Parts: sequence; C-alpha cells; structure tokens
Amino acid sequence: MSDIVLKTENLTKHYGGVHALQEANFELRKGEHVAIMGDNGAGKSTFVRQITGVEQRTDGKIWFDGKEVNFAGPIEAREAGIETVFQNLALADDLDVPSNLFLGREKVLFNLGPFSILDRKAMRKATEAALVRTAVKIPNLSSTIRHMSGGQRQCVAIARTATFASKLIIMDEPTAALGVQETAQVENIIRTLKENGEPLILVSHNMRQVFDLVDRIVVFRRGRIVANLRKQDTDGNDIVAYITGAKTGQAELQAA
Ligand SMILES: Nc1ncnc2c1ncn2[C@@H]1O[C@H](COP(=O)(O)OP(=O)(O)OP(=O)(O)O)[C@@H](O)[C@H]1O
Repeated sequence: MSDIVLKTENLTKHYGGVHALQEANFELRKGEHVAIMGDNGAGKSTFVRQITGVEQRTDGKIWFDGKEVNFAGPIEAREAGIETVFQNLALADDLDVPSNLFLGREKVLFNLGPFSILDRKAMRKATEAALVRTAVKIPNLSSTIRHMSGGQRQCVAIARTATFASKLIIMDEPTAALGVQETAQVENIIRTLKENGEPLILVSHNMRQVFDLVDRIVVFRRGRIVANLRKQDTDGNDIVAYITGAKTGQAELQAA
C-alpha cells in the first residue's frame, strides 16, 4: 500500500440521470506514468474532476498520499500536492512568466496594509530552477504570456506544476491544441518528469504519444474502466478495441 500515490474505490459520479462515472477502481504508484484513454464522453474528465476536488463525487472513496481524502475544492487538492494542467489554461495573459508561476502564491517581502511588496528576485530564481527541473526552455522570462505561442504557454503551465513540489501531476489533453514542435516540447517535459520520478496521469487521445510516454494505459468506456494494461502487454489495436467496445473488459463484464 505504501507505494500507492492515488487510489480510488468505486468512484461514481452521476449528473442527474447521466451516469458519467461508474464504480471506478484506479491505482497509481510512485514514479508511475499512467494514461487515461477513451472515446468522447467516456468519463475521463469527470474522473479527473472528482480526484482534483473540482466536483463532489456521488459515491466511492479516494486515497491520496496514504490518507483517505475528501477535497472540498480544487485549492484543497492543490494544497495536498495534486497539480493539474487543463486544456484551458489558467494563465494570466498580462503577467510575465515568474508572476504566472506564482499566481496566487506570490512570495511577499513586506505587507503594507492592503499592499504587499513582492520578492521578485526570489520568484525569478525559483522560476529558473523550475524551468531547469522540467527542461522547459523559455527564451525571455520577462515577456508576458500574451506574447507566447500555445506551446510556450503550455510549458509555463507545466513548469508551474513542478514548482511547488507536487506529489501528483495530472494533465488533461495537454497537447490537444498544439502543433508538432510544441507537442514535442511538452512530451520532452513529460519524459523529464518521469526521469525525476514524478508520478503522472495523462489524459490523451493520442495513441503514439501514450505508447511513447507512459507505463500503463487505463481505458474508460461509458463511465467505466474497461481495461488496465501495462504498455508491454498491449498494442494500439487492442486499446482501440477496448475504446470502441469491440473488446470488453473485466469491469464491464462484471456489470453486465
Ligand atoms: N456537468 C455535466 N452535466 C451533465 N452531464 C455531464 C456534465 N459533465 C459531463 N457530463 C456527461 O458525462 C459524460 C462523461 O463526460 P466527460 O466529459 O467526463 O467525458 P470525456 O471522456 O472527458 O470526453 P472528452 O474526451 O470529449 O473530453 C458525458 O456523457 C457528458 O455529456
């Protein structure tokens, strides 16, 4: 049990009559990179929203870092060490890179009533360290996010997840909107996270990317986990068969 970072037991979410997530049993171990795959509407993002505290589950249990958790909101999940990179990035367009990395967690030198003087030097130093740690290359830290490409913005978002010693990084389709080169850059960061032993959940539709980057693939279909396979025990055709329902998994068979 001790090397398990995240575990869910019968995790379930209903939106009225929509059974978006049904009794999902999932485990992630230390240093492991796991992909979540599935067709549109299969329940992948719903799963992520339950474990990151964005929504409250209908049923089931979640353990994180050795404790059972009931996050009241995403800030509690983040404080516990879960960092999430969503498709729609929460970056501030008019701020530079260090300010974005420290958004909401600025290092303060002085508090003068309602005003605070930020420790820009410390923030810049920590930013440089985070970029080295994640192998992210940003040519000019002082440029505002507005002037960056989609790939650079995504890299800043990912560097942010690695700045605060997160215990788990979740990326929900991090390259969906990126070009070839930008995708390659984000994938390099993911490889660096793997080398650093940082566990990751990667939601992706990209089969090549998944087989390149992760150790294990979990397939969702109609709200249920229908496959949980080590990369070396499967291939693209097999995964597609689970995604489309041509092949049925244990969870689905049990439910039938
Ligand atoms: N807030 C909501 N209210 C009602 N139904 C919802 C809500 N959010 C998701 N759903 C439904 O739950 C199901 C699972 O949706 P979810 O977004 O988790 O799928 P997904 O696998 O992430 O799909 P995609 O790859 O398209 O992002 C879908 O049928 C979706 O329409």
